[in-house]
Formats: sequence, C-alpha cells, structure tokens
Amino acid sequence: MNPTIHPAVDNGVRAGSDSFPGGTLHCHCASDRVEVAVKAQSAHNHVCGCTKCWKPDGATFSMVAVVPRDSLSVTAHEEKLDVVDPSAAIQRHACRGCGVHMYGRIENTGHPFHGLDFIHTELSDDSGWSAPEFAAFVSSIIESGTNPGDMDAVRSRLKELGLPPYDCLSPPLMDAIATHIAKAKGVL
Ligand SMILES: N[C@@H](CCC(=O)N[C@@H](CSCO)C(=O)NCC(=O)O)C(=O)O
Ligand SMILES: [Zn+2]
Ligand SMILES: [Zn+2]
Repeated sequence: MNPTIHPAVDNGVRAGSDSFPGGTLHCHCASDRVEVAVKAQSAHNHVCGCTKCWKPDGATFSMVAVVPRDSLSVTAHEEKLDVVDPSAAIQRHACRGCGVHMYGRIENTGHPFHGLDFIHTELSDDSGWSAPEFAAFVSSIIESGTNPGDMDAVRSRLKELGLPPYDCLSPPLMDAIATHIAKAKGVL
C-alpha cells in the first residue's frame, strides 16, 4: 500500500492555473470562521515534513506555499488568531478555535524570505492555486513518529507523485537563501 502523504496529493497532483488571481482561505471552525483574502497566485508550493507546519488530521506532510505579504489580509475574525511560537522565524497565526494555521509571516527584515507569507492553499474552496512542486524536510517526518524504516517507501512515493524529496528546501530555494546570506556578508 502507498504511504499517505497529504490528502491534496494522495490521488495525484492537480495542476494550477496560470491565470488564477488568488482566493479566500477559511479556518475549520463550524461558525465564526477566520477568513483570509489573498490577492495573488501562490508560489513555491510544496509538501513539508517539518513538525512546525500545520497538517490536516492524519496527514504525514503539510502543504505550504508563499504569497507576497502585501497581497494577504485577514477579512474576518482576526481576534481568534494567536501566534503559535513567537520565537520562530515564521510567525504562524493559528485559529484558537480549531488550531488551523491561517498564515505564517516573517517579521525579521533580514530574513531571506522577508516579504513572503506562508499559506495552506487547501484552506480555500477556490481552484487554480499553484500545484506543489517538491517535498521539503522529508527526514523530519521521523520527528513526528514515522518509522525510519518507512522512509524509502515515502521517498519512492513522493518521486512517483512528481514531488522530488529533499531533507531541507529545494536546491533553487537553498541557493536563494545562501545567495542572500553571501550578499549580506559582502562576499558576493
Ligand atoms: N526538523 C525541524 C525542521 C523545522 C524547519 O526548519 N522548518 C522549515 C520549513 S517550514 C516550511 O517549508 C523552516 O523554515 N522553519 C522556520 C520556522 O518554522 O520558523 C522540525 O521538523 O521541526
Ligand atoms: Zn477556526
Ligand atoms: Zn514546514
């Protein structure tokens, strides 16, 4: 049996739409849902095995993408949002009622990804969001309880789904981070 990854990809990855203008995200509360409006297509969508990103019940990976922070606004029930871990680079704003992370924001202006917010496009009923492109922090799923002996099967399944597995971010994103750091240090 295939190992499960995330409900949005377990039956195959759906392509996004080039002309998608963005959409609305909702938390999982039955009433008084937190609503976030995003006026941009998502980028760098990926499944993430780290312990910090929000995962739907039963999922081994989260699915997370970025959007420009000025494209995102909380349009309902912002009072229900708390920052999960104020010491983390990504400040994840989670609903107090249902635990869903509505967006993650980087406040450190020196961070390579400052200016981008992290979102979970599955929280939207709108279709056309960019498709996940790779799997990040794959080895980290062991930290949430995956048996290390299952890792070959997980990585094989990710490759079969067209999601190349990496134990940090993808090479282009790791290169972008390193370039940012090199420029900040003045060696580039
Ligand atoms: N092994 C750790 C890894 C946690 C981690 O570094 N997560 C990444 C990716 S999150 C989205 O891709 C990260 O950048 N975290 C910064 C932050 O969370 O603030 C674990 O599993 O916990
Ligand atoms: Zn909620
Ligand atoms: Zn993560």
